[in-house]
Amino acid sequence: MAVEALPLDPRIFLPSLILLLYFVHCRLTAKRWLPNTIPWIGLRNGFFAKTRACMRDMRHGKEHLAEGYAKYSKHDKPFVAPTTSWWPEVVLPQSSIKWLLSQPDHVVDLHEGVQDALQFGYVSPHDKVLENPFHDDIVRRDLKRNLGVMTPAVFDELEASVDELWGTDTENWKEIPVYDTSQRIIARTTNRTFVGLPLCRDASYLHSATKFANAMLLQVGVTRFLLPALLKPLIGHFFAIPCHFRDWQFSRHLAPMIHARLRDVERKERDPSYTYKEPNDLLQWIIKYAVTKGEPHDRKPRYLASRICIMNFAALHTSTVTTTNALLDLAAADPACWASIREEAERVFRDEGGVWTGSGVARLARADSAVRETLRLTGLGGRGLVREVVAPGGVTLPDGTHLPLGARLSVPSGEIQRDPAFYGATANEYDAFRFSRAREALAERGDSDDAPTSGTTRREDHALTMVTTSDTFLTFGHGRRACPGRFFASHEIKLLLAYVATHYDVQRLATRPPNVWISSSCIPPATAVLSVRRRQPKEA
Ligand code: HEM
Repeated sequence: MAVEALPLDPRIFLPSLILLLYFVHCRLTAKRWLPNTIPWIGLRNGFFAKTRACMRDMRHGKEHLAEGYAKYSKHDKPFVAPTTSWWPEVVLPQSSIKWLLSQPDHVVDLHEGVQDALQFGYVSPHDKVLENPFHDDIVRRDLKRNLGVMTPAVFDELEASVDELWGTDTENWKEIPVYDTSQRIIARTTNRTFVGLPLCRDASYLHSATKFANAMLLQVGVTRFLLPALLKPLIGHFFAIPCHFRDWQFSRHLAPMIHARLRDVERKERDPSYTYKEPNDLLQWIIKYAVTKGEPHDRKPRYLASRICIMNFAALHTSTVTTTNALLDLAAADPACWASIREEAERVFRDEGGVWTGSGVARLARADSAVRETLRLTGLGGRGLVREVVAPGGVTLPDGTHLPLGARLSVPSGEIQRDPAFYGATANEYDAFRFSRAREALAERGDSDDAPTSGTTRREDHALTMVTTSDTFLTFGHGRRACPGRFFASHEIKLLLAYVATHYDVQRLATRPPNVWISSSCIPPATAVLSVRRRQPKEA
């Protein structure tokens, strides 16, 4: 028999040996083998059934979750979902959310999950900065507290960027790429509150911020989803080169501002009588914290820039996707929806004396409801509350199943948010004012947003706003780790809708261009366009 036909042929033998060693390595180093008692979804008969299910998840992630939800979650049982990261996830039923959120961070952690999900280990110095993410608390506390003060600046930036990108021609319709223009508007407006004028309008700075976010998503795609674990330490850094490059560009733009501000803050720290014109933005709050409460290395300009870069990453993609989805949903809905948002925006603007204020934005119940409905129906994807078991001894689920250290947990947020059991017979339909009808009814009863209300009605009303998370509304997460930037995101996107409604006509879309599902991520169509035309200014 010819020797070439035997598997000892080096062309077959070597790849087989590498594959074998790889599987042995995975077996030996795995810290997250899940108990066989939890059923898998998406399995088909044959060899490597679980590996093939993970590969199929790229195209069938949504169906996998729908199947698991119907078969197991609805019966209060967990299931294992294959994922494209080759790291199967235990998807808990809705009834276990309370249990999941009650676990302390040293048992079940969000950051471990995020660190891995974003492969931050390959994008230094962000991994160091994330060891003490004090910027999260600054967003949670200072950004939220300053929303009212910052409203005129946010509006100014929205107005300037929408006018520039959507045009001001009142005669002719203009086709605008929704995703692209939303990304630019969000990047400018968000950075107005992060670093202020004039940097928030610097095209090159914004380019590096958005390109960093895109490079991160690409890096995650390759390193997390395609590279086998054994090869990650060897070539993971190679695929992170575009992120390093964008990050370097980003830091270079910020460096002069950081140096100047550091000098002022440090001098003020040494000499309280020193006075200077202090900016009021995220960068300033971060520098002040680093100087007054941080470790010496927190003052490094490179680290300070890294925190702003990470915040851009957290804010830009999420808010752009939400804005794009909200605009497409409204454009495909009954035009009466735009008219209704317009009527409310004009009324509130008039009542507030012709300027946008924090309390005015808080009264935009219809815009708020339309965005909440988009977040409910489309969100960012199918899974939420992604956590990792970090307790060395693992954790025991409410049904008694024990999960090892390193196991990944989540909940089927997309399915929960489209379940008629929680949202009625129209759960799968877009209903822009699903949440504001009740709010407006409360207001009509006399319990308006701006008037003091009884405890009960205030709570009822609050339960229906965009930022209120619950165990049936999970797009911002839920519990103590819920997105700290959601108050800002809500403010920004509502104001944008109010501005668009009052200043533009948007041609109705015959059908809503469908989003694309990649694994469990739901991505709006990048090429969708809207036809818009500036409205004639109203007679004074
Ligand atoms: C519509 C826009 C947004 C959506 C849908 C969104 C969604 C989320 C989600 C799902 C989480 C994880 C929560 C959990 O698993 O419990 C999160 C975390 C986070 N988000 Fe957002 N986000 C948005 C906008 C923003 C903005 C504008 C900022 C910053 C200004 C921001 C900053 C953060 C930060 C810092 C975390 C990590 C919190 C922690 O580690 O405790 N997000 N966001």
